[in-house]
Amino acid sequence: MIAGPRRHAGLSWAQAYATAWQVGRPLAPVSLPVGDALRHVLAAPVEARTAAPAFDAAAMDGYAVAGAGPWRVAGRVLAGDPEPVARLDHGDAVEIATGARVPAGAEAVLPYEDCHRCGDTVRGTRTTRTHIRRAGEDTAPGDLLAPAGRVLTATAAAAAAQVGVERVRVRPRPGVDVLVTGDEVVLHGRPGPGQVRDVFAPLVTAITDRAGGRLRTYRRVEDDPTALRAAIDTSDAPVLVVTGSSSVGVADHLHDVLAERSATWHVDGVACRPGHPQALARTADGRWVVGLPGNPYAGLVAALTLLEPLLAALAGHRRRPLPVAPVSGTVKLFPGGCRIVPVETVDDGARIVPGARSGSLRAAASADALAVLDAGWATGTPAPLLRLP
Ligand SMILES: Nc1nc2c(c(=O)[nH]1)N[C@H]1C(S)=C(S)[C@@H](COP(=O)(O)OP(=O)(O)OC[C@H]3O[C@@H](n4cnc5c(N)ncnc54)[C@H](O)[C@@H]3O)O[C@H]1N2
Ligand code: MOO
Repeated sequence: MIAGPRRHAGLSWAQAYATAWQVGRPLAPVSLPVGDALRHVLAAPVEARTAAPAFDAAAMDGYAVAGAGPWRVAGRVLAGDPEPVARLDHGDAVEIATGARVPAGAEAVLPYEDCHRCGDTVRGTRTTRTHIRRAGEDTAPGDLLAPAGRVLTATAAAAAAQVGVERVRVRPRPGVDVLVTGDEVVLHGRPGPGQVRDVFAPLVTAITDRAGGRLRTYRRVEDDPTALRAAIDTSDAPVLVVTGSSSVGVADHLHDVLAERSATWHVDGVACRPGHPQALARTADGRWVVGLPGNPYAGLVAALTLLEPLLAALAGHRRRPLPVAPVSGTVKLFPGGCRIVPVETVDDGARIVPGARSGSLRAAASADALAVLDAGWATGTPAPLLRLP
C-alpha cells in the first residue's frame, strides 16, 4: 500500500494553488522564428530592426506632384517597382499607386478623385494633406513593439514582420506527458464490463494548451509499479501528469514510485472536496509530476488547482488574481476546507449547478466555472472562480 513522505499533507486549497504558481520557474529562453513563437511569453523585448515605412510611399492612388499645377505627367510608378523614378522638378507629376515609392522631389500625391487628367497634363488642387507616408515616420529601428513578459500575439507577430524582425526570444512552452493509470480505463471506444472510458484527454489537452504548455504524449499505463516506474523514468518532459494512482488503494503506486526516486513533495493532499488526493512533486532530476485523482470531477478540480498554474508559471506567465463573484445556491460545505462546485455565470454573479459528484462530470458539463467555497461561505457572498476548459 502507500508509503511515501507526506510532508505537505493537507495544504489549504489557496496554499496549494499558490504553491503551484510559486514553484514553477520560467523555462530557459530560446530563440524561435516569429512564426513558431505565437502564444509564447516573450523573454526579451521585441524591437524593430528596420524603419517603417521603409521608403517614402504613396498613401493614395493618383499623381505624385512637385510644385504648383498644372503638372506634366512624366510616367507611372507602381508598388514594387524596384528602381526609383527620376527626381521630379516643379511642374512634374507621375501617376502613382498606393504603396509605390514616391520619387524624390514629390511634395504631395493628388488622389484621382481630386484631379483631372487631359492628355499628359493633370490639373487639381493640393490641400494640406500630402498623402505621402514618409520613411520612418511610424517606426525607427530599435523602437519597442512588445515588452518582455507579454504573450506574442498574432498581431504583434505581424507588426514584427513589418519591421524586419525574423526571430524572437521566448520562454518555451513546457511539454507535458500524460500517464493514465487504471486497468479498467480504456482510452478509446465503448468500455467493456467493469471498464470506464477515459475522461481526461479533452480536459488535460485543453488546460495544457490554455496554460501555455504543449501536450506531447498521452498513454495508458497498467496498474503495476514496474510499469509506472518505467513510464516515469523514460519520460523526458518537464511535466508529467499521472491520473489515478493518487489514493491509498492497493493499485495506487504513485507515492511509492516517487518516494523511491527521492522526489520532493510540494503538495500532497489538499483540504478540499472533491480533489483531496492531488499531488505535486519534483523528481531528483528536476521534472514535475502532477498527480490527479482518478475520479473525473476530482481530477478536473486538481488539474485546475495544480496543473494549470504550474504550467502557466513554467511558460513564463505572470500570476493574475482569480476572478471573484458573488455565488448563490445551496450546497453542503466542507468544514475542513473548501467545497468546489460548478457554477454558471449569471448577470449579478454565479449560480451553483446542483448535483456535482466526485465521479461525475454531468453537473460541470453545463457550468462555466468552478467556485471555491470556503467553510464560511454563505449564499450570495463572493468566492474565487476557476474558468472551466
Ligand atoms: N480508503 C480510501 N479510499 C479512497 C480515498 C481515501 O482517502 N481513502 N479517497 C477517495 C477519493 S476522494 C478519490 S478522488 C479517489 C482517488 O483515487 P485514485 O486517484 O487512486 O484513482 P483510482 O482509484 O484509480 O480511480 C478512482 C475512480 O476514478 C475512475 N477513473 C480512474 N481513471 C479514470 C479515467 N482516466 N477516466 C475516467 N475515470 C477514471 C476509476 O475507475 C475509479 O472509479 O480515491 C477514493 N478512495
Ligand atoms: O476528493 Mo475525491 O477527490 O472526493 O473524489
